[in-house]
Amino acid sequence: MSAILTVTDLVKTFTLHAVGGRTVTSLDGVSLHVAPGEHVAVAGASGAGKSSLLRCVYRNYEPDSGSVRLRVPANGDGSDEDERELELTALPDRTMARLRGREFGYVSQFLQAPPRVGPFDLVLRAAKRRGLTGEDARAAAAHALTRLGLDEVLWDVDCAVLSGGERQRVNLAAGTVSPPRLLLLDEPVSALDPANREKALLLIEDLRRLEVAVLAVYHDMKIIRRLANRVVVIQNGRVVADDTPATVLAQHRTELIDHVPDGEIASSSATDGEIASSSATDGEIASSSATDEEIA
Ligand SMILES: Nc1ncnc2c1ncn2[C@@H]1O[C@H](COP(=O)(O)OP(=O)(O)OP(=O)(O)O)[C@@H](O)[C@H]1O
Repeated sequence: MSAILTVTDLVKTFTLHAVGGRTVTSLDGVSLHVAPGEHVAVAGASGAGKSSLLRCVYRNYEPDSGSVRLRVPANGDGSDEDERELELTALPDRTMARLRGREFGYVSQFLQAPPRVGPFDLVLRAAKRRGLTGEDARAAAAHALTRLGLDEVLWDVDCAVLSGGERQRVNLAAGTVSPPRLLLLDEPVSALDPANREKALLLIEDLRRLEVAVLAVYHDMKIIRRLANRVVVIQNGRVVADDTPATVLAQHRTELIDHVPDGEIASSSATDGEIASSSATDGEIASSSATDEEIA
């Protein structure tokens, strides 16, 4: 099946004015593609460029050069015969905002909710942007939150008071409610306890059955092996592998496992370990990204 997302030669650099104008290259010619129903994991050391890749695709970051093409229905009727490809880097902001709500979603590591909006409302708004209306939208929002185990007493509280794990579940519920054709997930289960993590993983696993294309950053090799059909390894902003999990783990074990905190390397199977995570700060995201809500 042809790709729904095609990224070609993506380059992104940052100029750090606070440190004498030093330049950091976060993406150095990244190319990849994701087809409907595929789950492509992005792996690599901290600072390799994984989140930058997702943010450039979603256009939270503007790439210096390269191309990001998304296949969308020509008339919004979802029929495969009638599709066209859009170059996202060249789209007007308004068109991009519409696409973000409807055709593809981004679940970042951090919940971005407008002030005084509760989880239910937030997920309901996401459902409506994806085309659901009335009772259907309400039922979908309730189902998404229930499935991720968010206690109903929290559905109307201000999102600002939620714990990290609760926020992550609300974020995931909003991203996956009436799922779009392409989902970008940035460490979507990193803050969850084992029971809630399992609920979230089952939900993410289900996306494949729905033919959703997923491009997701994970630090946990167990999760990658469970969910992904392909792994793209990024090193210093470059793709150094793009293959099945088994092949990538066999060939790139050293780079990936080098980042496992000592205690997490299983003595029998090092590939099961987690790669150490160093997350971007809220500040980085807040400064560079708009929520769907803000741009819709
Ligand atoms: N807004 C920004 N301003 C300056 N530098 C940035 C910015 N965003 C990313 N970078 C730099 O780009 C490089 C890649 O960062 P990125 O967040 O993409 O890495 P990552 O692979 O996702 O890391 P992690 O696994 O720790 O989340 C890093 O050196 C980072 O400091």
